[in-house]
Amino acid sequence: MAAAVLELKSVERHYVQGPRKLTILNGAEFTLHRGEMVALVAPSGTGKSTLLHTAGLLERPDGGDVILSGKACGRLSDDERTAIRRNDIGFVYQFHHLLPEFSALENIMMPQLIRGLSKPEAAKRAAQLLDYMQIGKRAQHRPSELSGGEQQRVAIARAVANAPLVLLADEPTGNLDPVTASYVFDALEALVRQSGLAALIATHNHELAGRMDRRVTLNEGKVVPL
Ligand SMILES: Nc1ncnc2c1ncn2[C@@H]1O[C@H](COP(=O)(O)OP(=O)(O)OP(=O)(O)O)[C@@H](O)[C@H]1O
Repeated sequence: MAAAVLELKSVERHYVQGPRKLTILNGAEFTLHRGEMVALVAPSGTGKSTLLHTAGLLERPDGGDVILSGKACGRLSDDERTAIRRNDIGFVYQFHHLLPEFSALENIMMPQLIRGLSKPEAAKRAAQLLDYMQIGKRAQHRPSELSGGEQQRVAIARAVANAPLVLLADEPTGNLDPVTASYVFDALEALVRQSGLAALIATHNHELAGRMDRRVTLNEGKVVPL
């Protein structure tokens, strides 16, 4: 079995909504191994985004911990989690969240520049990723000049620009028609397989979920096989 890159250990997550306390994650346990693609398929409102945000160190668990490559990270300070997130975690959302005033190439360069790479190094890797995603010709276009599928390809390239350990995606094709969704997923899958990344991908699309290595769902705050 490949090494564990992401582990959730007894993760608790609660929200207070007015007088009510909602328990969203209730002792959630989950392990993602190197090279693995796992689909997270669960009804709306059951906590998929909460799980991804906690796993991705955007939110702090109220109990338990998140372990990245053997290091306990979930309970670290905001600054420490941000630093780890920058290097080790890539995120893709349903809507691309690209910076509108920058080109596709510049959007992919951005996380690398924040990390401290030089402009030529960042541009070289960004161009390679755009080629890999088969949109090399769109490098100089701004997000508003790209189709929905192209925007998501750029968002995926940006998420992996710093060669993270883990790719987390929240409905990455949820805003696309089925044919475009399938093509974008092809590109995402090829990238994950080729790089040996580990990916946890929330999706309502059962066809795409069927192409991943395994499927999990959420049941009463716990991660269970589907
Ligand atoms: N910051 C918050 N404060 C209070 N409640 C929240 C907060 N974030 C999420 N919730 C609640 O937690 C529950 C789970 O939300 P979450 O977004 O994780 O679900 P989801 O499965 O991703 O849903 P969807 O598929 O619709 O995106 C929902 O009932 C939501 O209202």
